[in-house]
Amino acid sequence: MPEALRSRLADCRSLPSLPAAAARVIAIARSTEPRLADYARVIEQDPALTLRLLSMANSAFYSRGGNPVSNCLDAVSRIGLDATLSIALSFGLPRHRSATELDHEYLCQRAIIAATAAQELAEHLCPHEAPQLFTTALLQDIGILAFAALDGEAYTAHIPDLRQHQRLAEVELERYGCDHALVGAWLAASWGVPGTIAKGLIDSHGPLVDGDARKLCLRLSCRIADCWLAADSASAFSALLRQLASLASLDIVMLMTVMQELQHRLPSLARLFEITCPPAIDSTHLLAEAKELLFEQNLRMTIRLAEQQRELEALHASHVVLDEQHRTDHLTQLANRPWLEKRLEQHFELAKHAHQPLSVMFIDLDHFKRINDRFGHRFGDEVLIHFAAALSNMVRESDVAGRYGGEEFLVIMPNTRRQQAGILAERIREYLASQPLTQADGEPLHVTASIGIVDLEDGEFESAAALVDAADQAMYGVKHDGRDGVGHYEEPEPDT
Ligand SMILES: Nc1nc2c(ncn2[C@@H]2O[C@H](COP(=O)(O)OP(=O)(O)OP(=O)(O)O)[C@@H](O)[C@H]2O)c(=O)[nH]1
Repeated sequence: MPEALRSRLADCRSLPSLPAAAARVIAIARSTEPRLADYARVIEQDPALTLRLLSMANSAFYSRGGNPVSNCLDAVSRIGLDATLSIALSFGLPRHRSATELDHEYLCQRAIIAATAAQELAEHLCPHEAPQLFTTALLQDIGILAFAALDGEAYTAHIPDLRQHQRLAEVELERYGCDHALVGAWLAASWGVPGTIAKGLIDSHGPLVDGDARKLCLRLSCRIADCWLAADSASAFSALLRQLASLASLDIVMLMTVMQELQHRLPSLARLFEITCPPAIDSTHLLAEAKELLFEQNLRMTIRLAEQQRELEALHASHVVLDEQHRTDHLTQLANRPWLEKRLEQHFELAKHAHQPLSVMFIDLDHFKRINDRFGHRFGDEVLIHFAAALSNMVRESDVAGRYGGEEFLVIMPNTRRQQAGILAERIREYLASQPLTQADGEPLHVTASIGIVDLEDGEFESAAALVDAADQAMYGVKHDGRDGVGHYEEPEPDT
């Protein structure tokens, strides 16, 4: 708050003030362990406050068919500490039109509607805050009273109609550097009301957003009050309902329950707070609007859900494609080296742990450099593609065939012993011997391969990588012996 305004308010002698009994009630509320008996003792000394408290305790809302209470202690016990505080604080609200021509009746009606709405909303959204939100909403416009006391007609003449609450706050901000919410919090603090209530007054004006139930109850409560008291309340409510449709935490059905409860409670509350009962709203019309809105909201939700489902499916599909790309060798479409290594590690661990067979085959195409040199690299690529396709047709579903690098291929064969692996290797050789992989210069092009095989039982292998090295070693044995053949890994003879 601007310093100049703060000192003017501090010096202002005509600010709304509290009767002594109400001030003492607040002092008890601020004490560390407020007790019912302390409240009752203070209130008993003030006849007007006592009367107000007794009528509140015996109202239909609080008595709920119980025996009438006739003393302060019973009344405070029945209505609770927060409601007692609200009653005491409501004495700070002036009841009659003063010379400043501020429409106090309107302000009081607005305060009562907002307070009741805040409490009812809180019962659904944050029940333990409900009693205190009543008091906070009740006091949310005391800053207007403070401005009016400070500047009299200079304030009232410059502000718009009180019904244009948003505009009112903007004009105050331009003129004084802060709005009545802040001034109200200052005044509440100077009365000594508990800090949470004073802070709530600052929070009471602002946009309606999800996320903070307490703020939402407060901010919505004054909008409900504005609509209730608007000249054309039906269209004011329908505009508000449309605005609320975007809030996820607000259930329109719940809001309608709140409105009905408000309609029910307002006459008795108006009597208690000594104001003219606010006019009833057209709840049939409101319900019809709400139903329509609910339908639209459901429709929008269904459309949104369908969109989300589609987005999810598209995301899943692109994830599958990405995952596939991540694992696949882009030239041959077989598993790539990182994926082969990962799968081999898994099979290696599983086979070791479960004592199951596992064999690995290392295939290296022979004299591949010559093919590249003679027919070009692109032609060589084609040969690799054809070989890969043939290989993937020959292996079992449970095998993993992949391109290890250049013209080298690896086949992981779970549950396969060296002899079965050897049969597959021979089948590959026979295929290459009988089927040309492609045509070169109009002639069929035959390719041969050197194949090394290792069985997990062939040695003491510490890792999957050791198994690949062993298969590679077996393949080199074949290369060394003249290529186009199959070799099995032999554990080296121990040095003697
Ligand atoms: N076209 C093509 N060639 C590749 C690819 N990757 C590696 N090569 C070639 O494969 C050839 C491998 O040559 P070497 O390692 O000498 O082996 P090799 O000619 O098959 O001879 P041996 O293995 O001893 O039978 C090289 O010419 C590489 O350029 C590839 O993706 N496409």
